[in-house]
Amino acid sequence: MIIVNDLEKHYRIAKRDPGLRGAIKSLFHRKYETKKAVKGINMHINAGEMVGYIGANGAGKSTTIKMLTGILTPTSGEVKVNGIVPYENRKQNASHIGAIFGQRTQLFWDIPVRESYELLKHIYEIPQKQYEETLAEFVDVLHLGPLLGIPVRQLSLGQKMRCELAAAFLHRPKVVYLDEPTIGLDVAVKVRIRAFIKQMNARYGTTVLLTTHDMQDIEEICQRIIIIDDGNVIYDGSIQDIKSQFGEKRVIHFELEDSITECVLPEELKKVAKILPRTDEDHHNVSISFSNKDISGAEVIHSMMNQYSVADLTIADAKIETIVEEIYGRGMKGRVHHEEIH
Ligand SMILES: Nc1ncnc2c1ncn2[C@@H]1O[C@H](COP(=O)(O)OP(=O)(O)OP(=O)(O)O)[C@@H](O)[C@H]1O
Repeated sequence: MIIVNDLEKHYRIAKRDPGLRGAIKSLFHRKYETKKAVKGINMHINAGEMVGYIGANGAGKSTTIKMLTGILTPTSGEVKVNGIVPYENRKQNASHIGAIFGQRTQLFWDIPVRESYELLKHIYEIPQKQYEETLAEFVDVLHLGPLLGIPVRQLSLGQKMRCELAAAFLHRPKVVYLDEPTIGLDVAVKVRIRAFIKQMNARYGTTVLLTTHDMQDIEEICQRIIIIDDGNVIYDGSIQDIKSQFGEKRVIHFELEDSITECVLPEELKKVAKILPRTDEDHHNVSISFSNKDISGAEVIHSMMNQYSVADLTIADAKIETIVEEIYGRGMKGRVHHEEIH
């Protein structure tokens, strides 16, 4: 369904020296530099797959998706979606894809939601009967009933996103690109949105490429993840694989008797464990991640109890967040090749 081979995108950025002199100089002698946003990506996604496309900010995710939707022309390489080269056949490509791009809306700001859908029905030439059935289904799953008569500008973020999702899936596209569909939403809305995406995939076999920084989205929706860093794919595999490979990772959460602002690892743990970013304000909690290959949980607990007064502790398997954080970390320090991870 989606075929990407050796895909590259370089942006040409105008460069100017600082200050007024620089501004004037740049009027006459424009200097450019090249930013390689995507550096040779390969991915093959089958019809009906739901794939998480993840990476740190600036890794090149949006640039890739813009090439898949036909908004951007690649610098080099091959892209095909459902047999079509998107940037050469933008209109044809648009008829079988749906997309949500972060905060941008595809609905019409000033008119009631229902009328936006009517317009989309005409744009995509959706048969009346199919339109009515699909809309009734979406109203039910996404609880859109009370929203249909309201102009988009009056909707809350969560209400707007539910309406956007319905718009993206209304013409029963073969592929849907979702860029941060749950960002800033409360848990109940996230749950509803995830359920809707899964239902669309199950019922219509929609292929989904999901970009998100919310690992819970990934865990609940996707069977496979592709991780990119600095324009390169650094991991492509199933969630199961990544979990079993990094499965020896463990995390122990310690609750300390005292409030410790600067928590440091005992000397013997420094090389084999690390303190995860701390979030509690009163500094009573610290979580330590380590691998069973390097040290046992019992040893970690023993060392920590020697150094700190521990009130309580819980042992957990590493969450996908921790694993991905680890892979990003490696990717940033140097290229991590498939072979190293697989
Ligand atoms: N139009 C543009 N002109 C020049 N450089 C750009 C342009 N768009 C993106 N870039 C650069 O290309 C790189 C990749 O950006 P991209 O938006 O694809 O990343 P991303 O993975 O989607 O990030 P985020 O998670 O923040 O959305 C970044 O360094 C960015 O600054």
